[in-house]
Amino acid sequence: MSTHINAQDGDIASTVLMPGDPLRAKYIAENFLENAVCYNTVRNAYGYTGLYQGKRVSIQASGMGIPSISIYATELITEFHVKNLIRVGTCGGMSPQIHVRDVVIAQSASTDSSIINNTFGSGIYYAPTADFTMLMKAYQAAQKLNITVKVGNILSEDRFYNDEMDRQKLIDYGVLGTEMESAALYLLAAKYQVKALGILTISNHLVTGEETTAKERERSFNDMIKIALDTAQTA
Ligand SMILES: O=P(O)(O)O[C@H]1O[C@H](CO)[C@@H](O)[C@H]1O
Ligand SMILES: O=c1cc[nH]c(=O)[nH]1
Repeated sequence: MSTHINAQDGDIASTVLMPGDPLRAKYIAENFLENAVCYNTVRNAYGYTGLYQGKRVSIQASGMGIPSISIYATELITEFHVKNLIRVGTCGGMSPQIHVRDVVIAQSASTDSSIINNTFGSGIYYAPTADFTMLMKAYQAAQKLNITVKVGNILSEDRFYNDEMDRQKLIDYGVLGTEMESAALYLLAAKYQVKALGILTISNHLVTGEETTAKERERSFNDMIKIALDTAQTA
């Protein structure tokens, strides 16, 4: 048991999918896992462990933003011996190459968060990066499932509502979209020498104003979840 996760030693698998939304954790457990057991309800940050194609996997809600995912990722790694963390989240499209319902694999995560400076001090602009083998497996899983994915740099922002950023410059430099957690997940994975990857679904587009319907979101979320669970099979 840790401060925010009310589980016993052994309750959590070595590979954990991390959606921001607790109800997405429930949805994944109920629709994709066999024999799923809920191990955490503290703060309604649901955590489940079950079987996917015979392999044990857990789903732990991370909450929104870098402070929240940092709590859950740190406790999963340091208290529950988790070795592989796969974020499954929504993302706002920024690049014109990106459209709603696309699945994006975050190869790297730029950030405006102070976590980099707070970790390394001023003058070092550390680049939070996905685990390459996990990224490769996710890419191959997507190909096998016939799901097109885009791979590249994303932005992990501190603020959801943020009109004070030069987004066009980031787009010009190849940033595909924005979310709020992956940079911290990659930083913590590097710190503790475990593997992490962010797989994201474009839910809206910040430049074009495109939105997804609830039905469309469900279908495209399922693509992202299948890729993540397939990746978990060999993680
Ligand atoms: O859909 P999730 O995983 O919560 O991710 C995105 O959605 C939330 C904002 O609405 C932030 O957490 C952002 O990163
Ligand atoms: O952080 C996020 C996530 C989804 N869509 C956005 O616009 N921002």
